[in-house]
Amino acid sequence: MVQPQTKVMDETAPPQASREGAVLEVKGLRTVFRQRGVDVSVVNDVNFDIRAGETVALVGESGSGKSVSALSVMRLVPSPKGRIAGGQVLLDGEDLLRLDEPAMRGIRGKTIGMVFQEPMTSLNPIHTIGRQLGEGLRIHLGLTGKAARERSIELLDSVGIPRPAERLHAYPHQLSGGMCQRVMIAIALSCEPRILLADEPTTALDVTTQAQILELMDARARALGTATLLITHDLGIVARYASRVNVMYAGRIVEQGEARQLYDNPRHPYTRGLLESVPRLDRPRRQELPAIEGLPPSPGSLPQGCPFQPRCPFRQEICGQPQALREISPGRRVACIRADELSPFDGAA
Ligand SMILES: Nc1ncnc2c1ncn2[C@@H]1O[C@H](COP(=O)(O)OP(=O)(O)OP(=O)(O)O)[C@@H](O)[C@H]1O
Repeated sequence: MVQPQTKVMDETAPPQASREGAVLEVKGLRTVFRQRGVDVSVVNDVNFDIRAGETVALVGESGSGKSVSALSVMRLVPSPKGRIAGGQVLLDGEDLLRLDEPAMRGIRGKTIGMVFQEPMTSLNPIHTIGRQLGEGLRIHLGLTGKAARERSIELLDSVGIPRPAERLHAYPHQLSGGMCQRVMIAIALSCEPRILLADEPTTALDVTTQAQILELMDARARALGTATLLITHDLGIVARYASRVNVMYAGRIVEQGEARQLYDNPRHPYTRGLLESVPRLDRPRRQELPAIEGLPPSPGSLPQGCPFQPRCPFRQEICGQPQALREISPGRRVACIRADELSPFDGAA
């Protein structure tokens, strides 16, 4: 069970203005876990933002820090082992890292909605769907009785659940995985949040249901003007739903930009490797799928300089020095010294 982190960040830090139009702005986020008596950064100097109604993706291999970034936004990093060690999480310009725990409880589920990978485990098996939907409506909107019931029916209807009035009495095990994820989306969006955090929302579902759920989530979030952070390792999903992409590697963002540009012309060798390893119908059948050699480093023993350099086919001596994320064109940032030298890419998604 994830325990909320209660530590309030540095009280003396001055508030900073939010980027224009951004609902969520994450700046210089650093989150650490204590391992054998030492703080190890698993999210390191992460910066990204999301505008109203926009979907922004966080992609990368397992262990790259995607989920911990989302937990940090919600201030749900498991404490005391983990803690947010620096940065800002600005929601409409207000830094969530400076709020106390009661204030955060008022934000989670109301201003920030969440959808996770496993709908069956995210829903409470011993309570009806109606009770679980009604809880947020009561706590955050003060709705009870008939008003809560009517709103719950509307919400279930809005996520395409047939016979919504009957479903209020159902328990999670009486619904399919896809239906449970629809309920989770209804709960997550019940208070019309400013932000939706969707962490691998369809990984546990079959492909047809995945598409339906993603279409639904996208349509509902757009209709409400909710800013969505979509965490996934599925680059096909990213291409379809995200307008901007952040590629994470070993706790850092190594490339960010508009989805189309990034797919057409990846400038970081890691992004390129990820895109090349996506199966494509136009490749000859017998041709081996290119894979990125080696394994990602563990956060406790990162290589010197660029963390990708031991696996990088474009590595040079200079890559042993730290590589900052630098802007190569408006909105496009890459943490690679050789970003301008990579030859044109022949597309992937
Ligand atoms: N509770 C924890 N205690 C210690 N280390 C943790 C904990 N949770 C995550 N980590 C470490 O933080 C790093 C980032 O993990 P995270 O779950 O964010 O990765 P991810 O990119 O979301 O991967 P996945 O796609 O597998 O979910 C990993 O090295 C992981 O081992």
